[in-house]
Amino acid sequence: MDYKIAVIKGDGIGPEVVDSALEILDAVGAKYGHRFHYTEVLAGGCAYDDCENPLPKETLDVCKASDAVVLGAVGGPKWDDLPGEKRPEAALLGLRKELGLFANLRPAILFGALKDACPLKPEIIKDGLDICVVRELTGGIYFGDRGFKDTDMGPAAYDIEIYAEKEVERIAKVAFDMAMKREKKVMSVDKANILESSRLWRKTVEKVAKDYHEVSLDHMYVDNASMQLIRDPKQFDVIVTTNMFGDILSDEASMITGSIGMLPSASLGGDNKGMYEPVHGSAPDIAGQGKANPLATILSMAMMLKYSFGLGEESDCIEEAVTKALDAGYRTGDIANEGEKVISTAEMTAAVKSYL
Ligand SMILES: NC(=O)c1ccc[n+]([C@@H]2O[C@H](COP(=O)([O-])OP(=O)(O)OC[C@H]3O[C@@H](n4cnc5c(N)ncnc54)[C@H](O)[C@@H]3O)[C@@H](O)[C@H]2O)c1
Ligand SMILES: CC(C)[C@H](C(=O)O)[C@@H](O)C(=O)O
Ligand SMILES: [Mg+2]
Repeated sequence: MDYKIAVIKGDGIGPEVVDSALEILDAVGAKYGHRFHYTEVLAGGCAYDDCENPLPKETLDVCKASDAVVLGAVGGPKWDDLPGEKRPEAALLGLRKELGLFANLRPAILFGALKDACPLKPEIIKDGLDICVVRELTGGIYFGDRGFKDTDMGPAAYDIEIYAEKEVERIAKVAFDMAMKREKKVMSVDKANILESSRLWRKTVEKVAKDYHEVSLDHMYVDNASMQLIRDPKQFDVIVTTNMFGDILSDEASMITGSIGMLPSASLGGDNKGMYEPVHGSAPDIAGQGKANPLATILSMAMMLKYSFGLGEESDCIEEAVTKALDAGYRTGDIANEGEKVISTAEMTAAVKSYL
C-alpha cells in the first residue's frame, strides 16, 4: 500500500530523531512492500525564522491532506522571548486543535534490558512496568481564555482551565476502550478537591464508566498520583487525565522507562489521521551533537503503523527490533549506566535497523 505522511522535523534534535525514524520506516516499508511518501513541511521555530509564522497555512493543508503526521519537536531558547502566538509551541497546539487530535496516548513501558537505567528500586520493577497515560489534548488550561489585567497586586496574567462534558466523555471513552485491551483498570487523575472543572471531570468519567462494567475505575488527586507513580507504579494500568496534568505526569512516567528519550506518543482524533511524536522536546542542550536517543521517535512510528494504518505486524516488527537492540546492549547516553559504551543517534538507528 501507499501512505502519505506529512513530516515536520522541527527544531533542536527534532530533525535528528525524525531522520532516524524515517530510516526505520523505509526499512519496514521495503520489508513488507509498503511505500511511504513524505512531504516535509515547516512548523515551530524554523517556520518562524522562515516566514514569521510558526504554523504556516501550507503546513496545515499538507497535514490535513496526509494519512498521518510525524513530528520531531519544536521550540528552543532562540524563540523564548516571542509573544505567545508566535512561539514555536503555539504551532504544536495549533496542529493538535486543527487536526482534532483530542486523545494523546503516551505508553510508558520499561524494556527488560533497561531495568538498570530505571531509578526505581529493583523490587518495584522486577516484573516490568507498563502504564498508558491517556492525556486530553485539545482542551483545559491550554485552550481556555487567557489574558492580562490590572489587579491590586499589580499587573496580572491568567489562563483559565475549562472542560465541557462532551470533551471529558470522549477522552474517558478512549481510556476505557484502551483499558479493555489491557488490565481493565482506569485511574482518573484530577484535582477535584479544589477545581470545579475537575469535579465535572470526575462526575463525567463516572458516567462513562457505567458502560464499561468489566473495567475498574478509581480516582486520584494529581499531587498524590505524582507521588504514587514513584512509590508504587504497578498500581496503574491506564491513567486518564487533563491536558496539563497529563503533560506533567507523562514526563514523570517516562523516568520509570529509564529516560524521556524512550517515550513515544500518538495523538488521535475521530478519524484515522493521527500525529506521532516523541514525548520529549527539542533538547537544545544536546542538539546537533548526534547524542539524541531516537527510540522514542522510532517507537512513535510503531504506533503510527498500528493506529493510523492498521499494520499490526509491521508495528510489532519495530518494537521487537528495538527490544533486540537494547537486549544486545546498544545504549545512547541517556540510557547508559556508568561503564557502558555510549553510541550515537546514527549508531542506534543502524542497530535497530539490523534487527528488523
Ligand atoms: N513536542 C514538542 O515539540 C516539545 C515537547 C517538550 C518540550 N518542547 C520544547 O522543547 C524545548 C526544550 O524543553 P525542555 O528542555 O524542557 O525539555 P526536553 O524534553 O527538550 O529536554 C529535557 C531533558 O531531556 C533530555 N532529552 C530530551 N530528549 C532526549 C532524547 N531523545 N535523548 C536524550 N536526551 C533527551 C534533554 O537533553 C534535556 O536534558 C522547549 O522550547 C520546550 O517548549 C517541545
Ligand atoms: C511543548 C509543549 C507545548 C508540549 C505540551 O505541553 O503539550 C510538550 O510539553 C508535550 O508534552 O508535548
Ligand atoms: Mg511535555
